[in-house]
Amino acid sequence: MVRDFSGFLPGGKATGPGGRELTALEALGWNPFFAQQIDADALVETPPVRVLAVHRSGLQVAGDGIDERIPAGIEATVGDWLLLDREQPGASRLLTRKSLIKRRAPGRDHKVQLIAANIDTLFIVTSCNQDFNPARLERYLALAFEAETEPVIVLTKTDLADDPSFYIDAARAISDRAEVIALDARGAEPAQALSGWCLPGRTVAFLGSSGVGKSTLANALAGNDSIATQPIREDDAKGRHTTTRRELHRNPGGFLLLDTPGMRELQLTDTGAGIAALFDDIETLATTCRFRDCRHETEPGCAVRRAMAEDRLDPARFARWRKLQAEDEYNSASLVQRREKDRAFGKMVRDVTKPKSRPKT
Ligand SMILES: Nc1nc2c(ncn2[C@@H]2O[C@H](COP(=O)(O)OP(=O)(O)OP(=O)(O)O)[C@@H](O)[C@H]2O)c(=O)[nH]1
Ligand SMILES: [Zn+2]
Repeated sequence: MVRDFSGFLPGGKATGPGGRELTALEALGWNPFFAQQIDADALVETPPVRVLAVHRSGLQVAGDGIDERIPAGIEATVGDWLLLDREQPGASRLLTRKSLIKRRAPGRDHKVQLIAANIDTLFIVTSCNQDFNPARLERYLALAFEAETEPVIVLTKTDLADDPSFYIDAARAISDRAEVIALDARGAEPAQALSGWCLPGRTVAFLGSSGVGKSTLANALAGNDSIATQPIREDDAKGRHTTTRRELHRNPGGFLLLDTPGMRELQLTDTGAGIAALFDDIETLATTCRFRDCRHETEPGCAVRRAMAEDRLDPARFARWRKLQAEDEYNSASLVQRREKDRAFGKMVRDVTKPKSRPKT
């Protein structure tokens, strides 16, 4: 999906609560959470800018009267806020994030990739058909909780389902911490149904499998289907033409849509806290097992097994909890191992490069 970014050009205006016009920064998502991190002097000396896209050659950033590419080097991702150091852009300060979505990179080294920062609402999209999969929804919810962003489950294609309420009930049963919205993604329904989250200055993103209707939803929210445009060609620092796309877009309604390719094929990474939040009933049960390290297998006095025997806990849900936990343990362990390997490698490099007494020849 390639989107128009003309909303960021001067002239695009949005109004906030009470009809007040948003400042240029507010229109980019600036709010008290970030403002409180800096003092007034810093605001002038190092103006805040938001990362619209990350390219190999640098970060595309925008602020009040600023729209430029700064060199790569800062560990920032789409949606991040930086305090731009004009003399040395590479030394710009990264502001504390309100939320952060990261993932384990595919491939053997399982490196952690930052996907997107400062998303206020994550729309987890699935359809009322064979795409609907409670285990996958749980995985996405755990990821949203871990990222500290607000998840909303959006069920599309209600018009194609015989009984949408089956899917709605199943989605509601997954967590009472995520709202469930069901709709036909085409037409005017999404603008109405999602308006509570798509507010001026707020950042939202869609997550879900291919074909569930993410682009259709985005277009419906934009109020037209002109969102897909040609990639932008611009000159890089060396005057070469490069094709780029911005991944944070301001919609006519004034909210920001973060749309980055990285939001696909997400694996769980260090999501222990997110899993605990999602399965807090099981985790609470587990604290009443007789043994603190109970594996809930054959141990005597296992409260989790007892709950399943007494029909208070769905065995399938228990199985999904164990599977997510195992996946998270595996991924997190491989990260620890990776860190150890990195340390060992660093030491080896130091040992090799340390000045030594030269061997006599
Ligand atoms: N009938 C019906 N069709 C829908 C609905 N939502 C999406 N579609 C159709 O499903 C197809 C896929 O929708 P997209 O919006 O492209 O899906 P996507 O999630 O963006 O897919 P990717 O870009 O591959 O990630 C399109 O033909 C849409 O018109 C819906 O609620 N009802
Ligand atoms: Zn137990």
